[in-house]
Amino acid sequence: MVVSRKAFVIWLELLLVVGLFFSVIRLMPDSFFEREVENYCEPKAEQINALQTVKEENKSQFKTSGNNQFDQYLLTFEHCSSKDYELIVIELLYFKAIKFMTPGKPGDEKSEIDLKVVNYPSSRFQAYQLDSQLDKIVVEVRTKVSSRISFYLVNQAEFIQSNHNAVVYYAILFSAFITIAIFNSLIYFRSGDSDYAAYLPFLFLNAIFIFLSEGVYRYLNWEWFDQLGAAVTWLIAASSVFFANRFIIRFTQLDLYYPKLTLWALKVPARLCISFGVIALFHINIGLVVIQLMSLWLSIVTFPMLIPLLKKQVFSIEYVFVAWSIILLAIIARVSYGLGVSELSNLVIYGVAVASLFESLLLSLALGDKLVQFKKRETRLYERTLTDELTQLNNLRALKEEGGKVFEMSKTMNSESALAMVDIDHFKQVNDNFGHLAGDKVLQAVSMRLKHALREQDILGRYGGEEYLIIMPQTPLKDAQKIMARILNKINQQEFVIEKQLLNLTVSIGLTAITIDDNNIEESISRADRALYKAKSSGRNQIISVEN
Ligand SMILES: Nc1nc2c(ncn2[C@@H]2O[C@H](COP(=O)(O)OP(=O)(O)OP(=O)(O)O)[C@@H](O)[C@H]2O)c(=O)[nH]1
Repeated sequence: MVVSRKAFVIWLELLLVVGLFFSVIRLMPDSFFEREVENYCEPKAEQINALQTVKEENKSQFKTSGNNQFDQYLLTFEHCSSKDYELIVIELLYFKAIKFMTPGKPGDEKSEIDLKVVNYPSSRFQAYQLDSQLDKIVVEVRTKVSSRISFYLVNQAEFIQSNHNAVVYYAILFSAFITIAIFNSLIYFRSGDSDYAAYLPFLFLNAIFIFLSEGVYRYLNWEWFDQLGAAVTWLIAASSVFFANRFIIRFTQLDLYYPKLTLWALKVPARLCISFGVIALFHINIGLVVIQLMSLWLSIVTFPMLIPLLKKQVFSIEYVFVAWSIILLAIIARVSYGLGVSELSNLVIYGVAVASLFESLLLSLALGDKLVQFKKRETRLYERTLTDELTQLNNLRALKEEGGKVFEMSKTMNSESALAMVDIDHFKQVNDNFGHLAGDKVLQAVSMRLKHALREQDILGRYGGEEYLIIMPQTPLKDAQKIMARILNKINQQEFVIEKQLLNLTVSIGLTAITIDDNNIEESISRADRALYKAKSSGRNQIISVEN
């Protein structure tokens, strides 16, 4: 199978970014509980229902029922007798409500115990001060989404240390987010580019969503954010998904390639997603299910739609493709954990936040790359407006521009510059005898010879027809005369080979100085033109030079 260079580069980029993504995920501190905290004890745990019949025994991990149902777990600490364990930590990704109760005999009314929450700002762990008198406890948990739950007894000091590691992680993560946001905002304000206008709402909403959903605000002691509640977080999540989708469609012009599919598979679900974000403010359960389903749908469906575009070489699409792959990976990991298909891992815990950062970075790269490509195209177009198509020399517009600059420079520096008009003698005969195409080739061949006879700083251009203009900055007329003599020889001493035929050509040259008495470059040009006319009328193949 032959792999094209472009495909190879895309796969290489994908491999590199995925590799980098997993390296960052592996490096994360305070992640998989067992790895970070060395001294811990897993209590004996049993899942019990309201009637207190044992359902599952002696497991360290359970799956919550979700749907706001109450799950109860009986924990026994007898074998964790060490005094080192001051905290009970419950690891659960989607928290809702937790209660502690005394275990009673079957049929007894359980009484609630008030365990003090340790102000441990994580959305993944909840830590409580343990009463040393207790050796058994019932934990009641209510979650919206079915998810893994584990219990540990730990040493407080060690636990707090792992908390500090998490602070470092969030500080780095959000510094990166803020840098990307400022950088892209600045580019937008300077360029006014509509792609950036579509990208920025997603960038900001996504960062705010991570800030809220990961509980980052707790590290800043902004506890009042808690009062915003899950509903606002989900509205922001829905808006972020909506704007991400809108940006991708605009940037990749998906609707140009698949108008109907884009409308029904992407635009409608995205609108549904943001509408249910608003509904979530009133009915969180309904909102939450639809938002999650729609965001999963959008991430999955966008993916195969992008692949054919990669082949069509749409602008910077590979960065979008790689960004999407990473975010899809993280979403699948989180959802599969939530559904109980996979174990809790760094990928589940950090995947979405780190992937969001990678996504923001890659999309910024995609936007920057598109700008650079537009800039290159613009430069190419601009250069074309200044170039003569046949000879690839400066055209009349470029000559006037460059001539104007030399004229100004000569005036300011009070220095001498020179200007010459070169015209091929009896060029009409070339056309008449050999044809117009041969005439074109002669014009190209003469251009080459003129170019080689001139110095680096001289400006050569086609003034029109078979007439060339040469501007020689900072060159006294005497030196210019020598250069023109060289040109005359270069043309008339060596034959031209045009379509296998030998051709003798001569040129006439009108030369003048660009003087401070001139009002503009046009005056110098018309003086050179008059000198050229004189050279023609005095027999051609010669240089006529006029001072002013
Ligand atoms: N092949 C070709 N011919 C061109 C081009 N531009 C102008 N010409 C021809 O150049 C010729 C210029 O002819 P004239 O102005 O009579 O000048 P000449 O024959 O060179 O005679 P003198 O300048 O008096 O020596 C005309 O026949 C134009 O058609 C071009 O781009 N390609």
